[in-house]
Amino acid sequence: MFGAVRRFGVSQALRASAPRTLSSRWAPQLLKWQAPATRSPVLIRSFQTSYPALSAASAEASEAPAVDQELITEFADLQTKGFVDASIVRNIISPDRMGLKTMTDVQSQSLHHMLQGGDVLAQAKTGTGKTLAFLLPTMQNILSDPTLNTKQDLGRRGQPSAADIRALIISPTRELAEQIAAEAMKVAAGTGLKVQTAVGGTQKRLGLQRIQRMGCHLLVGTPGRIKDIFSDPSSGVSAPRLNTLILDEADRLLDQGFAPEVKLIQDLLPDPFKVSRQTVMFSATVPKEVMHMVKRTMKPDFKFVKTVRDDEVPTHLRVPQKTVFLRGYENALPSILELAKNYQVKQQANPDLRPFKAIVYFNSTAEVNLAAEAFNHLKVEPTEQRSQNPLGRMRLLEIHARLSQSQRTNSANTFRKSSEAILFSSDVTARGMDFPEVTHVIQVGVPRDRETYIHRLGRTARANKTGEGWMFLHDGENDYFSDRLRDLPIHEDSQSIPTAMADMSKGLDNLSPATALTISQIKAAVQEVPLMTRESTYRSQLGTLLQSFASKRHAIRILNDLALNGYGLSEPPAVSPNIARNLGISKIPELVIGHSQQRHVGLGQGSSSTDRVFGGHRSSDRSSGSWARSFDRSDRSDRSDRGSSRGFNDRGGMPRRSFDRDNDRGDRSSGRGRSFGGRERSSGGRERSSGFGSRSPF
Ligand SMILES: Nc1ncnc2c1ncn2[C@@H]1O[C@H](COP(=O)(O)OP(=O)(O)OP(=O)(O)O)[C@@H](O)[C@H]1O
Repeated sequence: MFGAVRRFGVSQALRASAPRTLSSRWAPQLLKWQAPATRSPVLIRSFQTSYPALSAASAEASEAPAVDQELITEFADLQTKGFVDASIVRNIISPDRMGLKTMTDVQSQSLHHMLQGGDVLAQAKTGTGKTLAFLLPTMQNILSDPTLNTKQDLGRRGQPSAADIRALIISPTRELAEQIAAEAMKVAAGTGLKVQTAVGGTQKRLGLQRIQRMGCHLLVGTPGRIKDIFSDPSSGVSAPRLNTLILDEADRLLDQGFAPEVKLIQDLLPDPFKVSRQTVMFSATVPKEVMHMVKRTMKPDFKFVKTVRDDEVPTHLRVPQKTVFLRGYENALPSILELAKNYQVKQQANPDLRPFKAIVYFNSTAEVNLAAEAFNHLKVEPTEQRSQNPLGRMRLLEIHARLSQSQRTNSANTFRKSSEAILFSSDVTARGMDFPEVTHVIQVGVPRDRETYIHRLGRTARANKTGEGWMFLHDGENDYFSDRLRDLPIHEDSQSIPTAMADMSKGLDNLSPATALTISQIKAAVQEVPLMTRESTYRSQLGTLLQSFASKRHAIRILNDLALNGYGLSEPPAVSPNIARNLGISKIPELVIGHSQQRHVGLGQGSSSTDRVFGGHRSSDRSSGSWARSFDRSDRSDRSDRGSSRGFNDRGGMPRRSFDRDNDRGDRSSGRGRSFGGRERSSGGRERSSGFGSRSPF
């Protein structure tokens, strides 16, 4: 039977005969696929002209009665029934290759329609195999294209060319694009299909040469680089016969950051009325931007596949999640270290526990960099020059936009392969990245929105594994945070991490030996981080923290505490007058305002500022260049994370996202005594105002 499918190619035959109306042209083999439902709780619906039923503002699909259909759910059956090439199936099921047996819901539900060349919008929870769901039918469809030079034809027709691109996958991050391409190569092994990547941060010229030399059937890339390639007539790469366009993480791709580039790419592709095109979007949510794109680009008979079952608990409700309140942000790194050490002790006592493998998310690349550098300088005995890291042989890695693409790829691959590791990360890995066996996702600071929190958390407990979510927040971020994550099963943990509440401004004498050791290890390690890095991290956190606290003055006090007690600086770093003005913080007395080699104390202390040349500590700076340059650099990097952080822009402009937290409402308390919903308490107290019971979920 397979021969027949190969000869006539199901999707190809469908495309050739009815490029815009596919449903009536199903191949006989596929008609046999209809039959009794075995997975009825899954909602699947084909919207004819009824897609407005998908509320534009809603991420939920309309409830629809389950359609009775027999779905092929075993990968092996795809070959025996002749739907998919034997090599592809072998690559998927062989124990020494991908080793998969049964399809996930999103795979079985979308495969059917995609193999016919139909448009699909699929919504499924994280970690459910969406990548293979679109790769498998896409690879099969390309392979079925009789005009292509694949394995079977190579001898006869020669190499594929750069103009042979039949499918394009756009992904929001470079790491995800590379991960998708790596999986595509596994699926395509031995078929002759050529998979290529086009991601930013790599040498464009070399990438183009590779595509020209080896040819390309499936191109996976990030919006900017793909736009560059297709808009440049001299690139030598084109897709005049492109049949499939896939937007992975469509909700992210179509948000403000990428939407213009994605639209431009679509305009650069062949006219879908001349060259039949299948449009596919996979998305965790269906916001209005995705619906606009659906309406603009998909055929009326597109299929909406939603594989969130009524009886299924989504990852973010299933994974145990804890939040630990910090006395100050200076307590974050010691708390992470304590968490890792505690787990190592537990794991040594219980070999059934998986080794500690954590991703630690921060809101700016500067913090990621500082944390990774500090952890790599940890010593068992803080006073020793050279010593073993207290975490033993745990791999300590970082990934963010300030690294070169090869460093990012290297970090991702090393982390993927490591059994015991910490990956300090910006949001470049928050979506879609599939790292096996991640035991902990740790988030430091308030994530920029609820979706970010959920996507980050989705890096653990994947493929039916267990995992834990931890969040380290400043004591004062409760109100802001609890508003957004109220319904999630996040429990406050005030017991496990005593270091979180230690007063880092004081000596270690009153602390338990374990806490004192952890803090002294971190303090010593942070001192090894170049001074300029610590100072620029302070500046990059300014934009973030101003949005997390109701009071700007309060945010600056917290940041100053971090500078002195966490970063080991003798005084808070100066911020340029321009930036201070744009952020509306010029008058805050605690802010140090200055120009490169000069600074003055905030205008709130009198406009006749005292200009002072930076003290001797600057001469110990191991990096060169002025702080102003360092600020600009780190901020640009943050921007290239495409919204992964909330730093302010490179002209010292306002933060990219404004949370309207401009007044000093929360400034009723000073020092460590704060007001929470009208209740005054000290930092040591655990009393919570309504909306946040001390032991109850948010
Ligand atoms: N049918 C299957 N059976 C078992 N494991 C699978 C199956 N399909 C995919 N996987 C594995 O599940 C993991 C998650 O897959 P994938 O990364 O595609 O998920 P995802 O839905 O794209 O997640 P995210 O929403 O985070 O992007 C991968 O390790 C993948 O190899």
